[in-house]
Amino acid sequence: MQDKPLKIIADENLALTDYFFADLADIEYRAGRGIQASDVHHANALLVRSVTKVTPALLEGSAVEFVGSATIGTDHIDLTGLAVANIEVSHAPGCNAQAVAEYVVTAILTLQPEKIHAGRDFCLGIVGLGNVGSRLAMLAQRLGWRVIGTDPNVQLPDVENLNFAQVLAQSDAISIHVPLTRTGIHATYHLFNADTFAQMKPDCFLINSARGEVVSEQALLDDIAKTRRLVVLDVFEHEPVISQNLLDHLALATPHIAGYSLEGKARGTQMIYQAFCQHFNLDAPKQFESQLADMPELFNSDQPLQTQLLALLPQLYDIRADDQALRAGLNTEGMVDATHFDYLRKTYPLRREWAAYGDQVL
Ligand SMILES: NC(=O)c1ccc[n+]([C@@H]2O[C@H](COP(=O)([O-])OP(=O)(O)OC[C@H]3O[C@@H](n4cnc5c(N)ncnc54)[C@H](O)[C@@H]3O)[C@@H](O)[C@H]2O)c1
Ligand SMILES: O=C(O)[C@H](O)[C@H](O)COP(=O)(O)O
Repeated sequence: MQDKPLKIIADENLALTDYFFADLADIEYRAGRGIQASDVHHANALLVRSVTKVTPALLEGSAVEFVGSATIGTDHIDLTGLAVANIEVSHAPGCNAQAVAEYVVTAILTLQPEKIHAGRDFCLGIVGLGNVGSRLAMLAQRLGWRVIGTDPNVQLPDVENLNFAQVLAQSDAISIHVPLTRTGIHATYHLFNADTFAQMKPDCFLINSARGEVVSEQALLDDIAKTRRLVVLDVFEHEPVISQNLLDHLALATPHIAGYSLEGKARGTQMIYQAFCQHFNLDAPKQFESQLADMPELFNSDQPLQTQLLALLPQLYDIRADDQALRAGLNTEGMVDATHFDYLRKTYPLRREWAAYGDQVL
């Protein structure tokens, strides 16, 4: 048997880790939130998702020279500190963007199915027009909605590119797709606060599937008390802990699974596999698509997408089931704790992206 000179410590919630890495290295799995310096000491590479805080202190004195995060977000990684320590970091931009776009559309149509026929009378505002925001814009435009958006760095050709205040004032629903940043003129920490809520229409939906700390939880609760607006959260300021008070005020709440499609997770692992192979000078011939089952053709080109999507939604993604599973974990102290939150994520039945059921969707 061939020697396996490399050693990997991997978050147990990565998808297809064995498929991509088992013939390249010895792999030890850990719960991502609990990975410690003693776990990584003899490893050459660390493969994580968003729940592992990766700092120079975690890796100090270890053999780790490559960190791969199979996620879009990188706010859990001290990028500057690892660069100084000469440790390569790779992540997976865009890997689950389609899943998040589908999550947002599902949330809107679950709460207000009549919006499917609203056409341009329904105005979706997108804050952050990167990989996720642009995918969402495309899907919303296919449904005939008016799409407005704001991004200091991106202008999309088929979207009304406005400033933040205009998006706040004009939208019937706002979906947030910015990274969590704490410094700089476009910092997003508490981007949604009492002042911004006051600029939104009182009946404007809010959907946050970016990062919890982009929305001030206290300001959100104060605002809902006044406006009764519909709010959907997939991410939480105090994640993984959620208070009953917050849950009671949310129209839908899910445990940070907006990006949890099979394709999104598998694509994320593949992207860090490719970077790993490049770093260690190995061939990278594997493709995640070979591991996915064919799904029945549900969409067809004969009927308008709107009609088909509304009819198929219960089969494609039952977001209410995710909401109910989260609320079922409320404990006697009036909170959902990390154990329940992480259990739901670990056992999550990964959704298939809609294109698996017919490529008419996008
Ligand atoms: N809930 C989930 O499962 C899930 C899944 C994927 C991504 N995410 C989160 O969503 C974020 C966005 O993902 P993405 O793939 O679109 O990232 P991206 O980097 O492709 O795009 C983010 C965009 O936000 C813009 N931006 C930055 N600050 C802004 C501000 N103040 N106002 C408006 N726009 C601003 C940037 O210019 C960029 O174009 C990720 O950073 C991640 O934190 C969550
Ligand atoms: O940034 C992302 O890609 C997502 O937020 C991420 O995928 C969430 O899932 P986790 O990494 O925590 O499993």
